[in-house]
Amino acid sequence: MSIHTTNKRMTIPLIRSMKGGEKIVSLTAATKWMSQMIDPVSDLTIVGDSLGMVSYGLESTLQVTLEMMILHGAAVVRGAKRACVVVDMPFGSYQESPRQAFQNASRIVRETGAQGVKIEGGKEMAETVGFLVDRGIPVMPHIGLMPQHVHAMGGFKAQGLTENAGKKLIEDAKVLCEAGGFSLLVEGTSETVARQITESVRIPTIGIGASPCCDGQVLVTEDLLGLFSDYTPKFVKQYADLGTQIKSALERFGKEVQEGEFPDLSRCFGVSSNKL
Ligand SMILES: Nc1nc(=O)c2c([nH]1)NC[C@@H]1CN(c3ccc(C(=O)N[C@@H](CCC(=O)O)C(=O)O)cc3)CN21
Ligand SMILES: CC(C)C(=O)C(=O)O
Ligand SMILES: [Mg+2]
Repeated sequence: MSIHTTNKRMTIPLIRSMKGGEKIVSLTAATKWMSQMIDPVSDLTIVGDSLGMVSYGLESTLQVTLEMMILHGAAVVRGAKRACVVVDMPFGSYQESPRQAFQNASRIVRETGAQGVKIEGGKEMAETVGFLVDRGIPVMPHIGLMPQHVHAMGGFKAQGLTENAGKKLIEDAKVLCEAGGFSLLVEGTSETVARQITESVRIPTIGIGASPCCDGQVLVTEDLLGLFSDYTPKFVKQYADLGTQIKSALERFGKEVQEGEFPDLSRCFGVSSNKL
């Protein structure tokens, strides 16, 4: 009942060892329920700060707090038996200094039980990555389209598309790998840049809108299930239309309540069995 060759519990070193081998399957989750649903398929479950937009209806990921990430992170860890779980550090919780990042990252791993954290940023975050990794916290750097830079980018726009910007991204990837990142999340860039990044680092790259050249792929789970439709990034493929199924089930419930068909006797207390 598994798409994987091993049912072994995924660890950070195991994810790292998948570089250039079997593709890494990664999905996001924000609740115990979703974490359980994706667990047989997901090697790496990411508690993404996109939950602020998907589950809370926020305008961007900037308003997501550390407390939100800890509560959702703990819920997702409770639902994960096989997947390795990493939690996004929210905006403002790590950019100030390596010490600030360690204080908040240590709360995340202690209070959720997750195995690592993910932070957005290029080589300016390399010192922070090294600081956390040296103190026992595995870090996944996130480069390219960084949603926490939405204002600087003027929207959620693909990155690294000019020759200079592409070179800078590849340089960022190398420096973050040298700093000790266990895997690199690459979002919203061209196939050329994604391929060069993947070829120039010794850690697996996980792509989202970053071509098939990466060592693994991630999507926001609600996007691929058709459970979220406020906006759809170009890179999303919808594998199911669960939103439509949910609406029709709820409509039937509503109609049956109005018509007095629900609940029937079998769902009522104090009814003698010979009446059923
Ligand atoms: N549900 C969800 N899925 C995601 O993938 C996601 C989030 N939320 N929230 C955080 C960020 C935001 N993301 C996004 C959101 C929109 C586009 C998008 O529509 N991009 C357009 C181009 C927009 C422009 O050029 O102005 C595209 O065509 O892909 C891309 C990434 C990715 N992340
Ligand atoms: C790219 C994905 C995994 C992410 O950062 C998020 O969902 O917040
Ligand atoms: Mg994120």
